Amino acid sequence: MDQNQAKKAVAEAALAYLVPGEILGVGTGSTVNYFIDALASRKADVAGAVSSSEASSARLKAIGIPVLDANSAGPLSIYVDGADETDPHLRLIKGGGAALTREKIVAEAARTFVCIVDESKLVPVLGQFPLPVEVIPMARSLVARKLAALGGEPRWREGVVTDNGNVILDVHGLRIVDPVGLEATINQIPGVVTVGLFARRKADVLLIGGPQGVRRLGGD
Ligand SMILES: O=C[C@H](O)[C@H](O)[C@H](O)COP(=O)(O)O
Repeated sequence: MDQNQAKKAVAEAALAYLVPGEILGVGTGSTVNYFIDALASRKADVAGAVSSSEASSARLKAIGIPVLDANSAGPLSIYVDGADETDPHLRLIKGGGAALTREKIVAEAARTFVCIVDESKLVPVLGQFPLPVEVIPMARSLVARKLAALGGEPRWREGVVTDNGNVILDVHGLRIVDPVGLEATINQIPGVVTVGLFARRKADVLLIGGPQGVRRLGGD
């Protein structure tokens, strides 16, 4: 099984968590794209979706799934999304596709966060993947200095503007031994919209695709 087959396998496995007749949350990225493709076969069970990006909204609409405003949808049954990195405790780094803020909002609204990854994303300690931070443009330099003071090496993702009109700093060189603490610390820097650490609201179920098939962590 190659990496794309692993992504497809976990995406299809996530269909088991659908709650018929309820609204679900849908994330962003190449793994979720496989999930949206798979969702086409279960359209009748989906009352609608709240999406974490313009890209996923377009993909959902293309298969005929109504995309709803988060403000009118209320609590969501499940949230299905990928990750850039996960540790064995289901804490995540997300935002490689710059969708982290909306992803955090939709994850928070969901009863169950089902995270789908291929096994290359699983690490013992988070931080090998540069940590994305969404920042209000006028605060970019200030926030970069604060992130450097925390021991990271922030790099501006030039040319990228988020769906919310902000910029992204990717923080290299972190070894994140206290993800909950670091998430809170970075979120408190003025000008930070969101840090792509999902540690306080982590995944509830992690589906990992690899050569042996799909295995699950959490959800017991
Ligand atoms: O901003 C993007 C998201 O956090 C994605 O879920 C993450 O980058 C994983 O994407 P992919 O499934 O393409 O590896």
